[in-house]
Amino acid sequence: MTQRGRLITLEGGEGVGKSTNMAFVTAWLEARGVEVVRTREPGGTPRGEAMRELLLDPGFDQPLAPDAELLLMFAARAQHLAEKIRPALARGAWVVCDRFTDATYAYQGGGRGLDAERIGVLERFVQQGTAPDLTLLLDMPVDAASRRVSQRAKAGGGERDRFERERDAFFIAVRDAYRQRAAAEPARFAVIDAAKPLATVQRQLAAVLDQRTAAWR
Ligand SMILES: Nc1ncnc2c1ncn2[C@@H]1O[C@H](COP(=O)(O)OP(=O)(O)O)[C@@H](O)[C@H]1O
Ligand SMILES: Cc1cn([C@H]2C[C@H](O)[C@@H](COP(=O)(O)OP(=O)(O)O)O2)c(=O)[nH]c1=O
Repeated sequence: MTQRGRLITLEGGEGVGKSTNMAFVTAWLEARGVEVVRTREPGGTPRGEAMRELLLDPGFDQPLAPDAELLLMFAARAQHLAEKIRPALARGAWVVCDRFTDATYAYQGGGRGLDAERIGVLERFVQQGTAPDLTLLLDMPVDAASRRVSQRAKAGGGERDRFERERDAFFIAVRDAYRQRAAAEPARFAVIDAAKPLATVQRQLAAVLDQRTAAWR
């Protein structure tokens, strides 16, 4: 299937502002006449959302085996690509996705310690060349991001999911893995300083979108 649209992904640890800035990114693109499909991972389709519940549910006695976690992430992604992402790209829409495979390298690779080579095997198998054109990495120190998550929970964000229950060392490893990926692929990644006030973060996002997407519009 020929790809005509663009795939833009939003990445970063917990509480860095991905959900908050999703609306800003999609509105910015729509204001420039682009058809936008907004979605997220794990999830994005009814079956993928069911897999997401299984992945985030903290209510089992036994831990989820890291390989099972990895395979479920890619199972949800395979459904997402088939049902939603590839059809949208084929008709020329731009897909903006809250997390994608960089999250797998960061969480299952950096956080859980799984070998990046094995993740790469699944990435090639599932994606068959479909990959983000631009990745916006919202980056900030883990302690400040955790404070935001705590405040969100107090404001009614519900109980902590299976990932949000991890310790700081896990999230520091996640952040390091994200930053290493961004450094290795500077043409695809844009690193945004997410610790700044929201208006400043959105100024950075607008500048990056303007610069990186001009040739595609
Ligand atoms: N730049 C910012 N400055 C201060 N608080 C922010 C900022 N961006 C987001 N927040 C707040 O931090 C919390 C986490 O943001 P959220 O968008 O839910 O993060 P994520 O989706 O990355 O986990 C929310 O309560 C949100 O209102
Ligand atoms: C897409 C993806 C997400 N995840 C994790 C990261 C998040 O903790 C969780 C759900 O994502 P999400 O709801 O986007 O997290 P947030 O709390 O920041 O809004 O799934 C992985 O571990 N691997 C992956 O490949």
